[in-house]
Amino acid sequence: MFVKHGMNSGFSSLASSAVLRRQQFLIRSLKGYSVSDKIRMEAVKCLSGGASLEANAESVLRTITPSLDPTRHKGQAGKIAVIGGCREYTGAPYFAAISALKIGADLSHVFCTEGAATVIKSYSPELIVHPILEESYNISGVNDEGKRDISKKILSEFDKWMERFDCLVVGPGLGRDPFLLECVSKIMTRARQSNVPIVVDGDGLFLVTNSIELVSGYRLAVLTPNVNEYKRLVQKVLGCDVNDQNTHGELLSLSKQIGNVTILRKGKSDLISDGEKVQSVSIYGSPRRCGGQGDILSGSVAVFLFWARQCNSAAERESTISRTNPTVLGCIAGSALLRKAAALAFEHKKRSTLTTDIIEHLGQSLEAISPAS
Ligand SMILES: NC(=O)C1=CN([C@@H]2O[C@H](COP(=O)(O)OP(=O)(O)OC[C@H]3O[C@@H](n4cnc5c(N)ncnc54)[C@H](OP(=O)(O)O)[C@@H]3O)[C@@H](O)[C@H]2O)[C@@H](O)CC1
Ligand SMILES: Nc1ncnc2c1ncn2[C@@H]1O[C@H](COP(=O)(O)OP(=O)(O)OP(=O)(O)O)[C@@H](O)[C@H]1O
Ligand SMILES: [Mg+2]
Repeated sequence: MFVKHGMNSGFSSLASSAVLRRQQFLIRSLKGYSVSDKIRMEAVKCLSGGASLEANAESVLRTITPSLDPTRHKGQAGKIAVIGGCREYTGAPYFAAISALKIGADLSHVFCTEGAATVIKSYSPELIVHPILEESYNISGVNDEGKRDISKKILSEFDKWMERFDCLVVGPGLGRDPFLLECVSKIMTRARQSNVPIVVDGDGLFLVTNSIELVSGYRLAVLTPNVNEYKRLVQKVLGCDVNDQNTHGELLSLSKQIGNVTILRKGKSDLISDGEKVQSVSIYGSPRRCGGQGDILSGSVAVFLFWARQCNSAAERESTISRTNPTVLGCIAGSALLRKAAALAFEHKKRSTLTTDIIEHLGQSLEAISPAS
């Protein structure tokens, strides 16, 4: 379907259900017409069924990924902290934390319960694991005053580290224990006071959906809901069921309703919005839907978000990218790299592709786009 020059008024009637991924093709096809840039983008916007645009993910990855500069010291490439890991889950926090390192962060910490800490430490010596969180079953005999003291102690333990982190990832394998979640909500409030970016995933979304004030209006917050988590978020915040006939309008409203936090709605295409516009990443990854891929994503977004913020101070940002919110850039980069690594892993492992296989392909996938040397 081609758009003829000057058919401004016709664009809206053309707003068909063109698949997002054809946007790049449409932009190229418009090159044959003397259509101004602005009109061209309007055409693409209308033709793609809404105000969204397939992100130029490779360009974003190339722009925000720092070179391995020999003058930099340990820590400058990023210090990430994952808050998650409990009696039920130890894989998720590991996946998020190790993915951050594999992409290029220098240090990756995990704050979890004591039981989970022993297990996660056994997975990898690369991670710095802090056994500071507590679950109700472990302090059932303690009275309210004692619980308040424990909560204070957890907070002061975390406070010692807070300022050093470039981004937190709250939620992978966090579980839903009320006492633990109450402590984590206090940690999130502290992080917000210190202007530390927060990627909220997994059970962190369970917490935030029930206490939306924890992130509302915090522009350095990123929510990464899967299908279930997104459904719960829309029901709670917008008071309605998910409407797949208006995916972009709904995402824009949801972000605005939560004070323009950035939301990465995971799915066949990942949709990303900070309430200004919707961008999508539709790069084909793999048909495997094994558990843990969302954890890779949350750890990756944390690193890329930090790198995108660093880019602000560097002249190398391309003009189109410099106008984009670093939290949005972090989501585009994280989503694209995960998909590329998943495609590479699937090439080798097919039906038996696991999250650990995808993690092993993160470095190679980033190297192909932004060579280290
Ligand atoms: N290897 C690992 O360690 C991995 C660990 N993972 C970690 O698992 C956590 C949950 O993540 P997930 O993706 O299963 O959450 P999701 O799609 O909302 O739920 C699916 C269904 O299950 C149910 N449900 C979930 N938790 C429940 C609970 N505590 N108690 C009761 N019901 C619960 C849920 O019920 P509902 O919320 O609808 O009431 C929904 O119907 C999260 O922290 C994630 O990081 C994953 O990342 C994968 C790899
Ligand atoms: N239907 C799909 N087709 C292609 N890719 C998908 C599809 N659904 C999700 N993805 C990709 O997989 C990634 C993880 O999405 P998923 O919905 O599995 O997250 P999750 O449930 O939070 O994962 P986890 O098991 O780690 O909690 C997404 O970022 C997206 O890139
Ligand atoms: Mg998840």
